[in-house]
Formats: sequence, structure tokens, C-alpha cells
Amino acid sequence: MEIQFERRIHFTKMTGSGNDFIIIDNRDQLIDADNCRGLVSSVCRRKLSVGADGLILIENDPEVDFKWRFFNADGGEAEMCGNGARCAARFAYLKGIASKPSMAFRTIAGIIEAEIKNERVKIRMTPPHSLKLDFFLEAGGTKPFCLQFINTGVPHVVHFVEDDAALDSADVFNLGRTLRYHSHFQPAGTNVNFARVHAPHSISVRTYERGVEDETLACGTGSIAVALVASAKGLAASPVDVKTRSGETLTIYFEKSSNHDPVDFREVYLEGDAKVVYEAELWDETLIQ
Ligand SMILES: N[C@H](CCC[C@H](N)C(=O)O)C(=O)O
Repeated sequence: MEIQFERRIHFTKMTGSGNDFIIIDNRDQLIDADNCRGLVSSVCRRKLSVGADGLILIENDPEVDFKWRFFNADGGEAEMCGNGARCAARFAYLKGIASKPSMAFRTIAGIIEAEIKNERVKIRMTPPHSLKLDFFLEAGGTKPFCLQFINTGVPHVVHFVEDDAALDSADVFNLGRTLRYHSHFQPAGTNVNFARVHAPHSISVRTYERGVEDETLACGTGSIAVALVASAKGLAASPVDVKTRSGETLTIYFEKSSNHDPVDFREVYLEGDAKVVYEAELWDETLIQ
């Protein structure tokens, strides 16, 4: 006898340079986007369900090609996700939700424009803000950390390390967690990036992500954050290739409006691969009721 389940949800699993997402066409409103924390946190649990860094609902919008709701793995909704946005744009094009390879969609952070070229997706970000350079915080350990902060759609703090060995050996989970919950960044918290500048157009990064509460293999808004604060400090210039923990490279393009305070950035773009991994149906027996 085939087991009947109350509800099966068709979804697509995608990866944006190692940052992975469950994407659902929710134009029929099957899922109540305002009350889906339990569903999201259930299906994003690795080994116990599908597993992902986040879940994306695609919905209708009266003015642009579509709107999205983005949820971190813990079920909390976030304003923006760079890698998720690249995956959502390619999903929309592949599904015919967007009729052309150039599109626009609505996020909490604002309207995102996207350009699809096969697996390569380039998105225009919302204007970054709240740039703060060279401040110090205690985060455990011997001496205070020198930090940079910028909001690239979501909040990011950056700590530059001296060399590759320091980046490879960085205690991203524990230091990331300490800074993510540091009182200085409350109530919103922050994502935490450890970065090594190799050259003006080349940076490596590792990111502890708010809402995933772990290091991820890539973070789009985090890669943008390290490129922009490095530029603000005179260490980088557009375009910047950012090597992520997955080994894949994200490319950041931007214009710097001035070289003196207050440094401002505009025309910020994020480019990288967005790949379909599989499509399947979710059986609701793995959901936490
Ligand atoms: N975890 C982030 C959202 C996703 C950011 C990241 N996955 C990206 O590609 O930008 C936050 O809650 O601020």
C-alpha cells in the first residue's frame, strides 16, 4: 500500500558557489510565507531532511518579474542573500517565471536586477550602507580584534588576517559565533567574515553566517563586504575576485564615489555560477509539526 501524505511540495535544490538553497515556486501560495518558520527550519536540517543554508519562496509581484521571501536555515527571514538571489534568478528564468534572461525581482532590501548567461548569473545589489572602518572589539583571546563593518543588504563584519595560514587556521565557528552575538551588533546581529587580501583584485574569505549559525562554503553579501571594505581601506579595486571556502570564485564589481570620508559605493554587482542540483518532492513526514 502506498503511504499517503497530507502534502507534497515540489522543490528545486540549487547551489550558488557552495551556498545551497531549497527553492519553491509559491505563486499558488501553497505555503503561508508569514508562518513557515517551522517548515523552513525542518527542511533545512541536514541528514534529517533535505538540508540547505536557506529556503526561497518565489511569489507573484504586480510591478517586477517576481518577488521572493528569503529564509535562513534557522527559519528566520532575512532582507537579502546574494548567492540565493543568483539562484532565484536562474530558477525563475528556467521555469519561465521571468521570460527573458534579464529580470528584476523584489526583496526586503529592495529591487534586484539580474542577468543570466547559462550557469553564470550577475546581479545588481542594493546600495551598501553603514560603512565603519578600523574599530576594536574584545572577542575572547589575547587582544581586541580590529574590525570593519558594512551592510550589503544584510549586516557584515570583516576581520582581515595576515596570511593564508592564518585564514586556514582561523577558528571561524567559535570566533564567528562570538562576534555574531556580540552586544555591539545587537539586536540584529551580524554575519562574520575572515579575509586575506592577496592583491588589489584578489581576496580569499571565510564566512560565519547569521541564521545558518555556522560557516558556509560561500556568502555573496559577505564576499561583497570584504571587497568593499578592502577598497575603502585602499587595499582593493574593482573588479575583485573573491575566492570562497568552496574553492569557487565570486566576482564583485563596483564604483567608488570618493576616496575620502565618507567613502560611498554604487553600481555594486555580484557575479558567479548558480547551478541546479536536483528537483524532488518533499514529503511532509519530516516536518516538525
Ligand atoms: N545569513 C545572511 C543571509 C544570507 C546571506 C548569504 N547567504 C549571501 O549569499 O549573501 C543573514 O542572515 O544576514
